[in-house]
Amino acid sequence: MVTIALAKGRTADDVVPMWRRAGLPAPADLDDSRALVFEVEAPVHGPLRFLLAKPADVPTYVSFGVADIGVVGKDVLLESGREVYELLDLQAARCQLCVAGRPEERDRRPRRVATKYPRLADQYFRSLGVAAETIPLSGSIELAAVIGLADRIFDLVQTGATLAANGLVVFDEVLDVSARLIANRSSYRTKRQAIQWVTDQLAQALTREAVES
Ligand SMILES: Nc1ncnc2c1ncn2[C@@H]1O[C@H](COP(=O)(O)OP(=O)(O)OP(=O)(O)O)[C@@H](O)[C@H]1O
Ligand SMILES: O=P(O)(O)OC[C@H]1O[C@H](OP(=O)(O)OP(=O)(O)O)[C@H](O)[C@@H]1O
Repeated sequence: MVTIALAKGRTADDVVPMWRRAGLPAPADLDDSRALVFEVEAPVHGPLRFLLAKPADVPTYVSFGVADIGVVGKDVLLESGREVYELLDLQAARCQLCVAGRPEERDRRPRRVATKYPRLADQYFRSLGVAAETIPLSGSIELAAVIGLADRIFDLVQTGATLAANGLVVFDEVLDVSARLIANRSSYRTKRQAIQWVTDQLAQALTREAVES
């Protein structure tokens, strides 16, 4: 049995169709059930068990080994600091981690940074030699810049629509984000064949789709 921790929401929405296109078995009711644990039979490799987890918890499930593999955004993976193997860039659920703010703040020194990624924001501003205070928030990060809680936000941008709707602009692009396939270090040894099969199927699907497009 291989257990997969899958980040609910945008990541699962993008990766589950890809998983199916790769010929990997996925539960039929994964998309429209309130259940959090699902099991399907896989040929040769035995059952696959899916755990639907909050994105920030996926690296935790995988690093503790209650899930053998996981699918989660690179943003969440880096912020977690968890020691897991990163097996594959799934090139799905893509966006960018950016520094943004009100246009008039662009040339002023950063003092307060609102973010869901306090660890990455600290690292980033320290690397620039800037001693800014990080203000952790849970969501709607743009609000902090609009209302003046912070002079910078450190957040994800995809279409740019949320920034534009709130009169904010990108100051710096910090990281290209996409969903990653990760593995628990010891599962990678003990369940090598099954994990390699999943990785290969996904990698082949990515190559096929890149050629077709
Ligand atoms: N426009 C986007 N906004 C936010 N996340 C995105 C976007 N595009 C892709 N992603 C990816 O999806 C993940 C977040 O998914 P989603 O927005 O469904 O969860 P969330 O609601 O932020 O999670 P939580 O419930 O833990 O706050 C991010 O970690 C990132 O890797
Ligand atoms: O560039 P865009 O396409 O507008 O996407 C970016 C927005 O989407 C995310 O927020 P989300 O919808 O997850 O809400 P939240 O901030 O409340 O978590 C992200 O934090 C930005 O606010």
